[in-house]
Amino acid sequence: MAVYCRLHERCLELLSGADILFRRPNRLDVCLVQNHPIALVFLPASDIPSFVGKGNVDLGITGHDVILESQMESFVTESLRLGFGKCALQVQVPEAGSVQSLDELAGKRIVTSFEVLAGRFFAEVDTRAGLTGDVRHTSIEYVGGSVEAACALGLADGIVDLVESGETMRAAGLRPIATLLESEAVLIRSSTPKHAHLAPLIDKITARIAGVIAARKYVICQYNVLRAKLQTQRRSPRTARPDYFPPGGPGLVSVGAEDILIFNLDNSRV
Ligand SMILES: Nc1ncnc2c1ncn2[C@@H]1O[C@H](COP(=O)(O)OP(=O)(O)OP(=O)(O)O)[C@@H](O)[C@H]1O
Ligand SMILES: O=P(O)(O)OC[C@H]1O[C@H](OP(=O)(O)OP(=O)(O)O)[C@H](O)[C@@H]1O
Repeated sequence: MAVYCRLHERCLELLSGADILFRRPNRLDVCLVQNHPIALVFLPASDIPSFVGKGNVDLGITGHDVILESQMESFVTESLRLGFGKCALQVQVPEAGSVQSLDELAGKRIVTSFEVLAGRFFAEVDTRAGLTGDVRHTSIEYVGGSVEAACALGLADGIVDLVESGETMRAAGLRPIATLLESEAVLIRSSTPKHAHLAPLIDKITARIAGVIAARKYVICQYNVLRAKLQTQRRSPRTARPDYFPPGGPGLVSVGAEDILIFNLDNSRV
């Protein structure tokens, strides 16, 4: 099973919640799981789709964006969305620059770490702008990191980069003008698995990880309410967190309850 580095902590929490116990030796990227016949491999996010897609690794955690960028979407199956690593791949231009729309970027210079996705996106922009045949197309140049510096350095008219909080973008004096895709971390398995006999183990680990994610979405709410209040309480409107409350809704708790206990759910071993 392969996990990526950037949201390392969240992956570790997930593995621990799924009762996958291991000790990773210093500087080693491979380790054995103590309570299952599994080896864990810590790889760069961009390598994981290909390892899993080719069947060398049976399960992986990586970003939806890197699966598309590595063009492995037909070789891997996204079994679960993991609810973290959420970000968007966006076209950004200098806030105070002359280019303020996609059409104005057609035929100009883009710098990105996502050259496949950016290439496809700008091929359509070019077509819409009539940049076909020998006319100069939008140029897409790859850089491995610090993409946001490209415009200020005079290397690009716009960039295509990931945005989570937007802090990096704003600090670089950029603003978004289009979104290519929304992404989050996903659990993947090979669409053509090499090791058929491992299917039950793969299903078991997938179900446990699904359990951790489900457990995080809910709490157990216990409370006592006077019988008289139970009868008079009107059903309250649905709230943003209907899953927190039993039939009768949160109004029953906030208006009528005397002692309220909220428990987090945990998937850990006892
Ligand atoms: N700012 C961000 N917020 C949320 N998720 C992000 C952010 N940046 C990247 N990601 C997600 O994490 C994935 C991997 O990022 P990155 O390339 O930094 O990881 P890595 O190659 O595993 O680690 P590193 O480069 O640190 O060795 C991205 O493709 C995306 O899915
Ligand atoms: O919207 P924000 O919360 O600021 O996050 C976005 C930044 O995070 C990623 O970079 P990363 O930190 O992985 O470093 P990198 O620039 O070396 O890729 C991405 O490439 C942006 O630069």
